[in-house]
Amino acid sequence: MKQYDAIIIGSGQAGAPLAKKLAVAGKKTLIVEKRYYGGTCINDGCTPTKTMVASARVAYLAGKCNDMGVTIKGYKVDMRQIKKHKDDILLKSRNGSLKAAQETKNLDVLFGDASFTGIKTIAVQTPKDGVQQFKADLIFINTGGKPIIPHDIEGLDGIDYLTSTSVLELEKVPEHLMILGGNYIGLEFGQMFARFGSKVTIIERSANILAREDEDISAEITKILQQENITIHTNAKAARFKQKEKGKITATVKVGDAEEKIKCSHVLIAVGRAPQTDTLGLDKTGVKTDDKGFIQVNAKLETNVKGIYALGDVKGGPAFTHISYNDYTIVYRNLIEKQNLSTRNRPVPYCMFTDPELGRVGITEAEAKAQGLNYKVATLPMAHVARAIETGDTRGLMKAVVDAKTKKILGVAIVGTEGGEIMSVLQMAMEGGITYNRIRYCVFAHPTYSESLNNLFMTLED
Ligand SMILES: Cc1cc2nc3c(=O)[nH]c(=O)nc-3n(C[C@H](O)[C@H](O)[C@H](O)COP(=O)(O)OP(=O)(O)OC[C@H]3O[C@@H](n4cnc5c(N)ncnc54)[C@H](O)[C@@H]3O)c2cc1C
Ligand SMILES: NC(=O)c1ccc[n+]([C@@H]2O[C@H](COP(=O)([O-])OP(=O)(O)OC[C@H]3O[C@@H](n4cnc5c(N)ncnc54)[C@H](O)[C@@H]3O)[C@@H](O)[C@H]2O)c1
Repeated sequence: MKQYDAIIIGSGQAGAPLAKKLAVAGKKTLIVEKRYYGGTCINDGCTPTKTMVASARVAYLAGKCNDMGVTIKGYKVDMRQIKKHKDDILLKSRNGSLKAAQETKNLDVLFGDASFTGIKTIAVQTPKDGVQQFKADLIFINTGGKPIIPHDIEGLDGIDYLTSTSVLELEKVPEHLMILGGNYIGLEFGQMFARFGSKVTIIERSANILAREDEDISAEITKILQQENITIHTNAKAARFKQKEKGKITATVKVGDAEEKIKCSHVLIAVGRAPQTDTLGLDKTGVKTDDKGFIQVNAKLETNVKGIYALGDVKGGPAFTHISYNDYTIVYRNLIEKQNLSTRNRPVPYCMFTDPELGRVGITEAEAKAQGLNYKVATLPMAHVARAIETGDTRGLMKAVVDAKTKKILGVAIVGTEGGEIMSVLQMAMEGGITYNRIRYCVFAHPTYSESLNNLFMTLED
């Protein structure tokens, strides 16, 4: 059995950079990956989806450009070219990070499926060389998540449903795409395919899409998606599926008390993600999980077994690339630089890449209310933002929740073009303790979106 100083299982957004840094710091390191180097973000998540969202925006703008005084004779969506463009970009990323890892001294990259055989020992089932055994005092689990499939829906297993991974391989635009789930994945793909030319129906079981956001934010995104002819059913449940032949699916959907039959060509399942822990053999090492299989960790990301850490989506909580990456920096700096960092109180910004985007950080108005805080809310429609008017897209709104007494910003939601960037400006203010009454009179360049933060906070009375 070969011994390493550190073993990393999974080459996600924490595992891949951690492996390199540990090796450079002099630790003999092994990283094991069962599929593609770089994990979900590069291969099935952020990179491919944001590349395709960009193609969809070009189609949207092509359809609208006459209003702006530019006439084009007509345009066509070429799904094969969109897929190729996306594949070229993700392959560059995947191959680049793999090459960098393979060229790192002290770091071995092994492709295969890893599972525990004892407390600090693993077996890797490799495609060519059978099973190999390894041990290390330090083990880092970064195995990420996979789409949840609700097998309890009658007939679902009998149809050719799509997941967020397989939908990326389509070479033809679906005629009618039904999507189960109205959160980030469902909404980003829903708008994307509507812009490529699909009829899109979204089925969300909660009372609103984006159920964790304030109702006015959810309502704004609903309005924007409906303007693009997307049908949204909330309080809705798919009860049954039947497929006559490929591309001819009938869904029976319960909307409130009524039952409706909807014919569609494709079904995308976007109802959440489950941790990849079921085949890890965690019982052999004693690492504890919660009832959904997420690995339990402390604020330093260590499991109940000393020396075994879990990073990224597999530990539950906010599932974003930047959180997984931040997990790596915490673990690395604690172990190698002997710092005392934790995940406690770190900000969790995020951005949903519909167009316009939703940029979010901090608490919502509903959370401020539930916590009994003394708060005020500032809102500004994008229709009052000079930059938005000039660029011809006034969809959305800016919203900030502030502490009435300290004047600190508690939370932000920006629905608008560059919503993620505007949110990041306010995130920096939150991190630096800059109060809203200062931002109200800050000099920002004209005409930027951020300039309108003056007006956003002018709406508050002191
Ligand atoms: C469609 C989609 C779009 C997204 N868009 C965004 C976005 O815009 N912004 C954002 O911040 N986040 C986005 N996310 C979420 C983001 O991709 C994840 O939060 C991020 O990739 C973090 O993943 P991770 O580091 O936990 O592990 P992952 O990146 O999931 O990597 C885990 C790796 O472990 C490997 N593995 C698993 N089990 C084993 C095993 N037993 N042996 C060996 N290897 C194993 C897997 O093959 C995988 O490569 C998106 C996700 C999806 C699905
Ligand atoms: N821009 C981004 O940062 C981005 C983009 C895509 C994905 N992600 C990450 O990927 C993860 C998964 O995203 P997701 O949207 O699949 O999951 P999610 O858990 O965020 O949302 C799932 C949605 O499906 C609904 N739902 C559950 N069961 C249902 C059913 N049977 N029928 C209809 N609706 C049902 C839920 O109410 C919820 O609204 C998220 O945690 C997110 O962090 C992030």
